Amino acid sequence: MLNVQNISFAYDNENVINDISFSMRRGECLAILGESGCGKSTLIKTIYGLYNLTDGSIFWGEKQLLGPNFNIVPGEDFIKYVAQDFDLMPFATVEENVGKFLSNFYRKEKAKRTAQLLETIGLSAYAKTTPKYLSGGQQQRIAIARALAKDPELLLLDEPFGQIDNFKKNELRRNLFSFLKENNISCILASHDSTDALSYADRIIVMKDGKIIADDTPQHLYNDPKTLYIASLFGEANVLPYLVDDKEVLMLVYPHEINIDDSSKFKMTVTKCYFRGDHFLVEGIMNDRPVFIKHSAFLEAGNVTGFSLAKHVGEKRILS
Ligand SMILES: Nc1ncnc2c1ncn2[C@@H]1O[C@H](COP(=O)(O)OP(=O)(O)OP(=O)(O)O)[C@@H](O)[C@H]1O
Repeated sequence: MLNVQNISFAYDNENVINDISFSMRRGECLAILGESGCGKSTLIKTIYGLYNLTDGSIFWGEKQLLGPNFNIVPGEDFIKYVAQDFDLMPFATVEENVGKFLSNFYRKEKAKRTAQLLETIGLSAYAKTTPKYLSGGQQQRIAIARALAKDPELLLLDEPFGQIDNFKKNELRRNLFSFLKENNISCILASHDSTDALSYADRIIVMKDGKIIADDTPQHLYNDPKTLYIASLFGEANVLPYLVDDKEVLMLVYPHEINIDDSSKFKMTVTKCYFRGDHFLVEGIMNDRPVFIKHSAFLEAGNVTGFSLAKHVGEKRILS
């Protein structure tokens, strides 16, 4: 139903979307995963028609979806777009936004506090930038309900659950995605949260630097991630040496696929141990290489322990 054909887009000179193609069926739910700044929001906005493509074309069935050069009001009636919504002052800088509620009476304290807050959120380098040039991060439940009111054929969601607490988020996700399936509404969801993608998407597209680097079902992508970048979208992942036919190779493994095993010749020094409710995540180091292991018991930092890979980790996890 949706056909995205070799599209590219640049805000300035450099392509943020770089020759992307994919298609999706009516009623399908597609998740877009990738690190911050890889172009997820921009891709969603180009599909909605907010930008003019520098190359390529987008079709919904027979209908071509066009940018603002062709539509005075961007978007189509049958597509709804729920954007990241910040409620920031668009023409003030990031630091002015952050400092808005701090008193001007204590200027030094205000500057120090603002700098500290920017540091905490990792935006010190953007202190003098205005928010309209930064990527987004907030969604509202009301906006989702409003978008669904007129039964769209395609729903575009950009980080829809970012601001919603866990209890509400789980319930909202279950309700929303069953509503979409029941009503045969196609959905493209840009998300940082791999739970959204693994649990609710029919397919996952992985983006990096404006390109699609993987397009597969959640199960395939999780079980056969190909690169550390892809595996890391699902949590901590390890690249570890392993012996295959007496030859040392590098394997890509998840923390639950490694066992503490003192008889193993592979040893690591424990550096930290995090309580994760039903397990501990043990962090260690082996020849400057970080190792993460899911384990049932707490291990003291400084301990040297052996580990081995679970038997089911197959050769397809060997990195070339
Ligand atoms: N309006 C804009 N003008 C100029 N550059 C922009 C604009 N919006 C985004 N960018 C840049 O384009 C790139 C892709 O941004 P985009 O928001 O699409 O990423 P994202 O993957 O959705 O990020 P996040 O996950 O943090 O929301 C980033 O380098 C960003 O700084």
